[in-house]
Amino acid sequence: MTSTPLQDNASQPVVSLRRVTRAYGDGHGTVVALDDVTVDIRRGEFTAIMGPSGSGKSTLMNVAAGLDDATSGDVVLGGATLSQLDDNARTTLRRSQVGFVFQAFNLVPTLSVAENIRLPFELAGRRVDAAERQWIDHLVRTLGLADRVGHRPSELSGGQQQRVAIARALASRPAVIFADEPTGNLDSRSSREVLTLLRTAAREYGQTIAMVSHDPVAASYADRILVIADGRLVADHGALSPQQISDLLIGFEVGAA
Ligand SMILES: Nc1ncnc2c1ncn2[C@@H]1O[C@H](COP(=O)(O)OP(=O)(O)OP(=O)(O)O)[C@@H](O)[C@H]1O
Repeated sequence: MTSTPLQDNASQPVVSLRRVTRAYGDGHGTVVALDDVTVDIRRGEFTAIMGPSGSGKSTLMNVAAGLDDATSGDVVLGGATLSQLDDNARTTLRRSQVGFVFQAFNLVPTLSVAENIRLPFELAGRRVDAAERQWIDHLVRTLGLADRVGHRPSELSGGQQQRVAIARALASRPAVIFADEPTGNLDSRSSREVLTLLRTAAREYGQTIAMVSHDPVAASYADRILVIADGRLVADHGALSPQQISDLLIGFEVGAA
């Protein structure tokens, strides 16, 4: 290969699943939550993962993030094959490479906004350097949190809490952010704000984001739409309108019923 390292890096997927199966239980009670899934999460893209309830979306996210083990197949995250790492190495890799945003915000109630945003650095056992402090200040201002940094999460609205969670996820510039129904607890205005932030993070900061969602409007903010049905990857599209996404999903809801 004659390509430069930069080109290699840019074209390399952040997360690769190769023939990944995840089965729960054994014998007659076995549930195959992921069934032979091969997919790349591409660098700098905002990818939505959709599908009917129970289709395997959260399992895909958990396996891709190294929170859960594949039963077979390989997951490569940030260049490392997860099955070859022990628990400690995997935790270290996850802390340096992955950010999470959850439906329930998952902020620490006893910490201030500023302390919550710095938490990933604390967990990784390192101090925030000058460049990171500037980046965090920029995020806090851009996300409209500047006058809230000393507040506790309970003193914020749901939309503000989710913005803190997004700032926390972006703060360490992880290779990928996994967002699981990040607008599930928000009203439509706060949802739009959060989705716009995620899209901006991908477009302006090159942040790779994979978002699990049921909501066609939420998924319409993404660059790419993956659909999982019955544990299988059944569709892989570029950006679509909410109506196009609804039409796409109806076919699989009927198929899954
Ligand atoms: N720990 C587990 N033990 C047993 N079965 C599980 C476990 N986790 C998930 N499953 C099963 O695997 C399948 C996929 O579940 P998963 O949570 O990934 O679906 P989902 O698409 O995220 O669903 P939803 O949209 O309802 O959150 C389901 O049948 C579920 O019951």
